[in-house]
Amino acid sequence: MGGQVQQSNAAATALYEHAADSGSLHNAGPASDAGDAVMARWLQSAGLQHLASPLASTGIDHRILPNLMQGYGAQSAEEKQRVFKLMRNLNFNGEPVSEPYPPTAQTLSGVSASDGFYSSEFRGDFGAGLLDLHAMDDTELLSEHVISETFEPSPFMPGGTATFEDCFDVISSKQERGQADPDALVPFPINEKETNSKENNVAKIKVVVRKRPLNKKELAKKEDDIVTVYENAYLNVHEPKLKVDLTAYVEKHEFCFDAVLDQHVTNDEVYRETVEPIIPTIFERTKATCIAYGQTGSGKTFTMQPLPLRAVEDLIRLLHQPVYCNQRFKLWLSYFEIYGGKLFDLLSDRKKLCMREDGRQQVCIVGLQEFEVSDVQIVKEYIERGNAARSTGSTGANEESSRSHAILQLAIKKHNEIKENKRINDGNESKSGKPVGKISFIDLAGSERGADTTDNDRQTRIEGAEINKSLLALKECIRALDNDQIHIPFRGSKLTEVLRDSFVGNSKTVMISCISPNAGSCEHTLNTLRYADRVKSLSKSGNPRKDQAPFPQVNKEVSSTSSLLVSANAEDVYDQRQEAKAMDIGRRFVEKETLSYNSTTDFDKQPSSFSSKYILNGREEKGLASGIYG
Ligand SMILES: Nc1ncnc2c1ncn2[C@@H]1O[C@H](COP(=O)(O)OP(=O)(O)OP(=O)(O)O)[C@@H](O)[C@H]1O
Repeated sequence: MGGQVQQSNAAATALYEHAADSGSLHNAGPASDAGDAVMARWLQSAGLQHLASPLASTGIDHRILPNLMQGYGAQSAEEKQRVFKLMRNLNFNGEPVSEPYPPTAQTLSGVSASDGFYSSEFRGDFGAGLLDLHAMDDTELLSEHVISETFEPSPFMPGGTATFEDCFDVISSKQERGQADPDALVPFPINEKETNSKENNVAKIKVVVRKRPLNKKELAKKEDDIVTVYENAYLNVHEPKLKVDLTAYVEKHEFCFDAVLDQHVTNDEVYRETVEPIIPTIFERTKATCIAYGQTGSGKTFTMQPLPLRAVEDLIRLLHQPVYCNQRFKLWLSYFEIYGGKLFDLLSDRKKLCMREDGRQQVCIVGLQEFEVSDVQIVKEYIERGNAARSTGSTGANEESSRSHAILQLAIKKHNEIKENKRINDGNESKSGKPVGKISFIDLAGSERGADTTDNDRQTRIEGAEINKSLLALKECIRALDNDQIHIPFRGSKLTEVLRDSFVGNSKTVMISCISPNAGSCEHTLNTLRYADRVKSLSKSGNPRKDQAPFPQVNKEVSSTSSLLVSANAEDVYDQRQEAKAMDIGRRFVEKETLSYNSTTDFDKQPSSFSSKYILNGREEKGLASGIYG
């Protein structure tokens, strides 16, 4: 059969070549003798030579091809199938198909011209059972149908010349004609670029790293700054190490995140990079969370404290817009801490609070005081009052170290007719107002405290164990959420229980990982960055920057793997990565610069390279320091 079809194709091609020359295809006039001969051969190839004569007399014009089926002798089902295939071959091989079909009732109502071929008119002509569809190759029939379908180019297709107005006309005219148009429900892309950039800014999980400057103590000890930030998204950690023969060397670790902010970045810029893009979404039922994470003394509190103030400024400004004013939205503030697995209200003399879940699994902190706020100054006072009530202690790295997780919440609620601007949350929504959206600012306790549980008194060890537990639980929840797991282990700690409703549904999370730049904090810094990297790589959006990594100049003593990467063009990066991976398979991808370690080395001045560890593996291979970070 296959051979027969091929023959038919050849014959049909010959027929077209001839017919095009003679003009018979276009004129449907009498075919030449040569044309008859070709036609006869062509029909013969399909075993239909007895049909040659009437066809020859009419010429090959696909408009009359159905006549072949109808009245020129093709009677048996088998014959009709053969004719059908020949006709289809004509469609495949020849241009005449593009010649307009005389409009049928269907083509006038928007069905493609060639659909006329399958119109009831023709189906009626062919008669029931004329085409035994089961005997035909379904895919052939299907492809024929698809090919013959007229194609109306999409106004949104790249390369299309349609203008905005054209697109609008297409849509509106279809609507006017009352046609069911599924596209009509799709929002019109007014400015795609703008939409995309907005969406990027408010990714579901955003991970930002902030490096603080060396402090006085570190400067006095002449500690090195081992963290280099470049292009606001990448950073190198130069880890001082010793070989077994006591030769000093530096191991370089490279990371990239949604943003990396160096020691010169102000709190204002931190706000713009982290919280500002989320603010408008809070009016759209988003529960946002901004978490500061990092070692003690790395700048979590320093970073976190100004953020709610700036957020309140923007929220109040938005609340004054008529659209929200008219809906009588109000801003409410609460501030509490989780210390030793218990909740305390920082704005109500550290009153102990308890947490409940309502029937809709909404978290309610019973007894928590909420204050309606409408001006930044008042918010500042509340924050100061809350900070003063916070559990702090002294650590080697920070004289006023936070020993608790502090949670400041700003909630937009629909106003209810009650006089007082302060109230105690009893979980009664009808009294407290319907929540629209909220943002929680969480200043976590120092992350290494969980690991350091041996060097302190009993109380500190209990604190450490609790912090450890909550950070582990937080990581597990983020992991579970990103894997779309049905069971999210919120109950793993008080912190995650409190955050439960901030993580499910319409949520946005910004994690600010704070790092200390001094050599003495290297291990903690790496752990913080690995934790952050994990959070980011777990997120669905992943870390697109990793794939766009720039490859700055490299030191002379880099491995062959890295040199490969250095010369890369953007397009070649992926291939080279794969190549390098193959070359180095089975080997640890750790780039070692065999510099003799000099305590006065200025790492900021060193040319930096991108660590093969991250490029090649996408993730650290090295064992993670503790469960918290894993
Ligand atoms: N980016 C920065 N610029 C200037 N100073 C900073 C910066 N970050 C932190 N500091 C200073 O470093 C010290 C420690 O910061 P902070 O208290 O915010 O650390 P922390 O991470 O909250 O510590 P802990 O977990 O122990 O509470 C503070 O004196 C703070 O002023």
